Amino acid sequence: MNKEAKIYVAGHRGMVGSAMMRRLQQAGYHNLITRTSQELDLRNQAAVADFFAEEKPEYVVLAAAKVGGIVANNVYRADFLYENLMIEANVIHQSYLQGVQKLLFLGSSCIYPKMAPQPLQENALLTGPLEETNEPYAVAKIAGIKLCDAYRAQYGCNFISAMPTNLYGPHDNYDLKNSHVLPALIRKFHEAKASGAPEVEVWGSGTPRREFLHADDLADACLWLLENYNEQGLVNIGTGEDLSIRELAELVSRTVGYEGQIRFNTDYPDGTPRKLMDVSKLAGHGWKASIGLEEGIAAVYAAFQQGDAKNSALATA
Ligand SMILES: NC(=O)C1=CN([C@@H]2O[C@H](COP(=O)(O)OP(=O)(O)OC[C@H]3O[C@@H](n4cnc5c(N)ncnc54)[C@H](OP(=O)(O)O)[C@@H]3O)[C@@H](O)[C@H]2O)C=CC1
Ligand SMILES: C[C@H]1O[C@H](OP(=O)(O)OP(=O)(O)OC[C@H]2O[C@@H](n3cnc4c(=O)[nH]c(N)nc43)[C@H](O)[C@@H]2O)[C@@H](O)[C@@H](O)C1=O
Repeated sequence: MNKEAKIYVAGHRGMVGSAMMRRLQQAGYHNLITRTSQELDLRNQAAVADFFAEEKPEYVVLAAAKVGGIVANNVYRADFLYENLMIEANVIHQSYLQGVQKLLFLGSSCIYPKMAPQPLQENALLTGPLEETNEPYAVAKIAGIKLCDAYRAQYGCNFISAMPTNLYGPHDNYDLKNSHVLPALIRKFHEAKASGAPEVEVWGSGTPRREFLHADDLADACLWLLENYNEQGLVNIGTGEDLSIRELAELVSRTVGYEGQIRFNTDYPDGTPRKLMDVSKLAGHGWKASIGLEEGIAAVYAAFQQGDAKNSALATA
């Protein structure tokens, strides 16, 4: 990829988009195009068509999406399905019409069946029922993968799909209701320590297992894919290691220096029992994650204390 290449990073203010901006700039790419959702609503077909016709980007990183944790996915089911379908369809179709050289679509590990064999291999896609709480989001993400594959098959477009595991990093969403587990736990333990609360509520049973990848590692893998990978189908991105939510809560509690109790509230859903990525495809090309979980959590907690907290707009959407 030419360092002068004109690259549109959709969702550049988000956790993943901002990590992509940092990584691309670090690698010497400087012709980066961005629009906030206020400037360009990617659900709007006509606006997206005008933008692509005017800017004619050569590369597209599609990191704009309606994103949230287990409760947000379950509550805003229509929004997660509709908005993600519209964003993907508009961006992918206009990328085809305007001759984009390469597009990277970001999916998620929740596209795999709830009870798929672990670790999750790319070929587990569409082999069984999805997990109920995030089925609408997963269906939209599967449509995105299939759009990339279909435009490649019918029109020869070089559109690729990456499936990240659960992510964390700078500019995460720390909203207590709508966020993912890691930022939620950081905020809960931090606030409990500050107020002297005797216990912290953790949702579910604590037994589900999750894998966590730092957004900077994800961006590094995505840059590698943009520069080197041109094949049909999806590519998992993760660390290849997981832990239980109980272990995660204990780790966050230690990091924050909280000395009270942890209470599990099983009125909240557990979601998928386990989501561990098989990362052998990317490992076979020599890529692996470099930021350890303890180190990564310590870094985001330090940033959180400096004010790196963004609340979700989902509740008012
Ligand atoms: N976070 C995670 O754990 C995981 C995320 N992913 C995927 O990574 C990608 C990025 O996620 P993440 O960075 O966490 O999400 P964020 O919520 O941090 O960022 C999403 C970005 O999308 C933009 N956006 C949302 N709706 C629109 C719209 N209608 N028009 C234009 N822009 C819009 C927002 O732009 P603005 O700020 O301008 O409003 C926002 O910056 C998504 O595809 C997600 O599915 C995959 C696996 C795990
Ligand atoms: C990335 C992925 O994210 C979503 O799936 P998820 O992995 O289930 O997401 P989560 O991070 O919200 O929860 C992980 C686990 O943690 C438990 N948990 C405990 N305490 C809190 C808590 O305080 N907040 C949250 N959110 N979860 C908690 C929670 O009950 C669950 O067992 C998808 O909808 C989909 O969007 C997707 O692709």
